Amino acid sequence: MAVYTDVNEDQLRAFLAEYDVGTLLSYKGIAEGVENSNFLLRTSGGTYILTLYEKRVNRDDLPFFIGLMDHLALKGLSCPLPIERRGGGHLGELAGRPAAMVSFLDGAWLRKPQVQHCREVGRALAEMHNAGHDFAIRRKNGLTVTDWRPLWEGSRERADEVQPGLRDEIDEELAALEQNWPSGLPEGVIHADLFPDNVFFIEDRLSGLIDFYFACNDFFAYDVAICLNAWCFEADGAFNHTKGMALIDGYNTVRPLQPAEAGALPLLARGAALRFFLTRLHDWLTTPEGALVVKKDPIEYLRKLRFHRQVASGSEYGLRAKDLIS
Ligand SMILES: Nc1ncnc2c1ncn2[C@@H]1O[C@H](COP(=O)(O)OP(=O)(O)OP(=O)(O)O)[C@@H](O)[C@H]1O
Ligand SMILES: N[C@@H](CCO)C(=O)O
Repeated sequence: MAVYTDVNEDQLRAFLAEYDVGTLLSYKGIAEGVENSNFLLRTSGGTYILTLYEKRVNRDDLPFFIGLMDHLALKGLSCPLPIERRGGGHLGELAGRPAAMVSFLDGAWLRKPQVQHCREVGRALAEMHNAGHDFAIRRKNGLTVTDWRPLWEGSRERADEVQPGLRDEIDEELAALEQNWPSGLPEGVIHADLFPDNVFFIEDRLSGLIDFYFACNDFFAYDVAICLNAWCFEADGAFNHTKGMALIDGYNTVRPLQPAEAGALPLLARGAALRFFLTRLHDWLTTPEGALVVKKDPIEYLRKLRFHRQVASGSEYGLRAKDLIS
């Protein structure tokens, strides 16, 4: 569920009066998502998504997130366009929370993405990387290698409750990643959470990207690694090489990966798996039983991490020899 803050009709009408979107026809809470409260609004001017930013989103980051969607949409990327207020700016306040409205995107996310969808995601990711190059605001990645240890410290003592031996395994893994994390790779604005539920398709055509609330400045190839994890494993835990190759080929058609990026992929994929393992583990251990939020399985990401640890070369992800040679 993701309606933490209720909104009544009077509050909403007063909020909408600040925008040039016509009058309210209907609104309803959206159950999907876990971070913020989202509503689907219909007005005489169109259909919109209203987001009330909840506690986990830092208010100081909102100009980056909203400015980025605006920047990318104006560059032609299919993503939500923030709606401007009559007096300028995009951010308002509703029911005591910072709030913004964005355009509604048609399409639906895929429960079982296939090879051609992975290719489309690779292409769209590279288009986003290119479109973000002249975005003026910067945001540090709050979940990069230096942030993993404090996150781990919060769960470490209870880790063996989730799986015996986990504490030692992650201690070792984290130390290895801290020591070997790459530097100097090409960087820019990345999405950092481009999972299937954040990519819409209409039939087999990608129709849009949503949820830019983890976006930040980091290595482009780290974003590719996040997508390999999120899109290219099968339900039984096996990595699908054909999907990996399609995702990378799709990416390369727009922004060819440099050999140094290709070479770093196994390590970046391990790090990306650890990052989602750690946030899921934290939520797993701290979300009260009976909360309406669906807890995501950390062990899924532990398995991915173990897979990447034994990868000897990027060719196992579908990288071709020419991508790996400098
Ligand atoms: N612009 C949009 N157009 C259409 N539907 C949208 C749009 N933005 C959000 N949604 C819908 O709202 C849901 C939640 O949005 P979103 O993923 O941004 O929320 P969140 O609380 O930030 O979630 P998450 O837990 O994924 O970070 C989406 O799954 C989608 O159904
Ligand atoms: N995509 C994240 C959830 C929040 O964005 C995960 O699957 O762990």
